[in-house]
Amino acid sequence: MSTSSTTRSLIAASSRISGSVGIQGRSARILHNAPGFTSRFYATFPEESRLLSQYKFIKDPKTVAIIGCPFSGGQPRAGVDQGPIHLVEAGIIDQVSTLGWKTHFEGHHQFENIHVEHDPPQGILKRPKLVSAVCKSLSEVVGKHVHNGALPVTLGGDHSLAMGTISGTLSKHPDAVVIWVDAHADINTIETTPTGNIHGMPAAFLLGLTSAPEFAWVKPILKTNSLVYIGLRDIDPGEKKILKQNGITAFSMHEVDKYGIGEVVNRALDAVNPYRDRPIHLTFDVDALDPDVAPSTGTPVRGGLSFREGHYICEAIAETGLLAALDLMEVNPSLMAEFDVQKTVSVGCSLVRSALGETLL
Ligand SMILES: NC(=[NH2+])NCCC[C@H](N)C(=O)O
Ligand SMILES: [Mn+2]
Ligand SMILES: [Mn+2]
Repeated sequence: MSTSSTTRSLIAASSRISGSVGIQGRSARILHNAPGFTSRFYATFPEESRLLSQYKFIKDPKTVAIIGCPFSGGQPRAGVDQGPIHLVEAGIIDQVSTLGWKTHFEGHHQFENIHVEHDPPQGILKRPKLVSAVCKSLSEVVGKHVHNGALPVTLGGDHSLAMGTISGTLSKHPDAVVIWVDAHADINTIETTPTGNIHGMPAAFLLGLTSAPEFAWVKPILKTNSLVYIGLRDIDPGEKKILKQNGITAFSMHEVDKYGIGEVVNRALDAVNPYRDRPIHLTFDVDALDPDVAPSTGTPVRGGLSFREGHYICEAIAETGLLAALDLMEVNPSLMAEFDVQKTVSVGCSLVRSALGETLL
């Protein structure tokens, strides 16, 4: 069988997955990566429940709720809505189960009740009603899972969705900190945005630095000292000012080069979580990675995190035991040739596994 037909049949088989998927057999040996990529074999460890018990904010039985969010309204490029579909087709749900998590997946979020008839730009803001309605609905779903003691993993979709996910996490854990891994700061206000694309603005709404009538539901309960960035390298002039004026801690690629990723993650945690006692919401934009590692994304920027640096961040956060929610955003499978798409989807899956303890010993 040729590689591509194998891939297609795997995709066909896994696309039928829906409903809850329970803990898988303990001795499974599963090839997670798409054909053509480094083959890594994983065995689940006998002490898997001890490993998962490190996640302090997650109740037993340790459950991950996977929320597929096929949404692209926060930016202009079609295709980012297919990101979660590809991640699920690549087997992310079984992979998480294999790590010992009880895995809950009810199919992709359909935004069934969301009907936006007429959504003209409001000033510079593009599709404000749609983005707002989708994020509000997502915040309720994420909030429900966090309240139930599960760990929500939201698969985007564009990064405007972070308004929903982070609002959901904060509804249960108002003291949660946000670690934002991204090439971009996504902190433009209505005054500073050069594009009007809301995926470049979610942090500003969450911090209450900007507002619009459509987004009145977003409670500005994120504090500037509870947000830290890693990976920045493409920040608009207005965003730079906002970061400075508000004293928001940010580690750009310059600091990653200078201090190394280990030191950067330590400093990031020291900045927002010095006693290592607050829940962590990790929002990971795949464009934080170098385009060589994750090419299939809407706003790629050269000079990004290496494969290992990206994974190290996830592993180090897993190690704290404080992870309360995770987002993986901006995988856009329509932008590149199949090889690059597979590469991006595959790295997306492995970042999620790392944050869920794959390499914890
Ligand atoms: N989530 C993202 N990929 N954001 C890119 C934002 C790009 C630019 N700063 C803007 O405001 O439009
Ligand atoms: Mn980005
Ligand atoms: Mn982003």
